[in-house]
Amino acid sequence: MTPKYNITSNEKNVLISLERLGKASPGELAGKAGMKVETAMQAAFLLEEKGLAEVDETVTENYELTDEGRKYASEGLPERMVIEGISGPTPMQDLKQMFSPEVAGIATGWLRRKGWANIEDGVVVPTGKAVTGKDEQALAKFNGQARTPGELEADAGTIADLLKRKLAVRKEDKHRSVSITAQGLELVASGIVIEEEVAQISSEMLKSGQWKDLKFRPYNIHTKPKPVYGAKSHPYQRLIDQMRRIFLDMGFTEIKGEVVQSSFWNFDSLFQPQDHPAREMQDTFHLSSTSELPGEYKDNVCAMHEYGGDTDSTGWGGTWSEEIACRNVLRTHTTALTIRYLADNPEPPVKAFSIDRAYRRETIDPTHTPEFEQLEGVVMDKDMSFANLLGCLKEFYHRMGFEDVRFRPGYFPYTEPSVEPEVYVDGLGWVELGGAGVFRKEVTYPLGIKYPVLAWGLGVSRLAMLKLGLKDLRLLYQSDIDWLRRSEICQL
Ligand SMILES: N[C@@H](Cc1ccccc1)C(=O)O
Repeated sequence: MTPKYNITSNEKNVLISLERLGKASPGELAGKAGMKVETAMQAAFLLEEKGLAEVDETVTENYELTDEGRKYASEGLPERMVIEGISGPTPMQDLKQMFSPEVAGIATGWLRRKGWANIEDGVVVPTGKAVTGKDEQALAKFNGQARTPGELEADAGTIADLLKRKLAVRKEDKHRSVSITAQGLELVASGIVIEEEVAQISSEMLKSGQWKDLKFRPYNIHTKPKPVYGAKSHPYQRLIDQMRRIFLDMGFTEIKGEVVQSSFWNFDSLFQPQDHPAREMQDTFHLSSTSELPGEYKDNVCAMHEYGGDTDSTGWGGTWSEEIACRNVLRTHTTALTIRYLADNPEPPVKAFSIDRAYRRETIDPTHTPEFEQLEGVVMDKDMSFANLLGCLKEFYHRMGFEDVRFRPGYFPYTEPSVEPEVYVDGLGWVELGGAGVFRKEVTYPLGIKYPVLAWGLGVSRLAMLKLGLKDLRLLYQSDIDWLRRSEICQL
């Protein structure tokens, strides 16, 4: 009788081996069939799909002692060492000296919980009831090996206690076994012949004409291939590249600059007063190094801060300190880069942007990290106006896929007027995304810039969270492998 099954030679081989072995582990099966374990198991799974074999998986739960658990298994639990080491009420202070402060600390909590002692005014008073607990019995049974709950004779509560105290860890052992089914036995009994099957045709076979006599392995289009996780850009990097592309497409030049900046470029050139709260230690990473101040601008900036220079501005008043201005900081915004670029390129037109990292002393939480990216940009030209600024930002957000954009009035020491752009996101409402404005003359005049400058500094990670649907910013930097695998390869 011709078998009605379409099976490969590997499957036949495994089936025949199984018929002889009955039930076998993957290793035994592979040995008998003379195959690699993976090949034998692949065949076994195919046989299982056809109802000719069965693959069983059993999981046994095991527990193993941790280093701490092993230590206590041989020396005794801290509470046991303490209760046996004292003969009557003992002050905590003495316990810390008799044992280590660590052992004394762990022990007292457990002595009280187990009812072996009471703590009265800092004195440990034994109750006289220190019988061997189930945890101690279980600990003694490990004997350096992985054990099942049965071997430990331990109930779920005792095991949970050992896990909670980090004295033991849970392990799972998976065992597979393969057996032949009644249908499989029937097929073997009907006599199957192992024929060589060809899975891949070679040019030799074609040239010699040998292919005509060969038996080819049927192609199974129903088997699922293993997922392939192709190499791809990090989703955050992909968005950063997209933002960069948008500004390049709009005719902007990208600028790069140092992470370490003098306070002069980070704050003073931007007309931030020297006693501005943003400069405080708790907000800014200050470095112990200093930078030389640019001779051509320093006096102008000083005059502007102190009394407004030769403009009608009053400045901030007081004395401007060179010593404060030379102190280096990790740039708190990328505006330090664009202002310096403008000072070096005062001739219009200028359209420049930077997408790079900035640093602030933030407490890490789902929406704050001390390092984050900003998308900074400036446009300087003869007749630039506030309306051009709003148009430019709107265009950028539209290209990023946000239809509704609006601007709220804002405040920055270096711009007037100032705005905070917001985009509308379904389910979240209006989300604020950074700052923008037209540079004040207090900023442009000392640097010799004669034309209006539109400027903005946008939050990149916030935008990325919205685009990637994340609730926690930290995910962008943690690169969880499952998240990376699930993320799209390219923009849809
Ligand atoms: N530097 C501002 C953003 C900004 C840049 C340029 C002009 C106005 C505002 C910030 O970090 O929040």
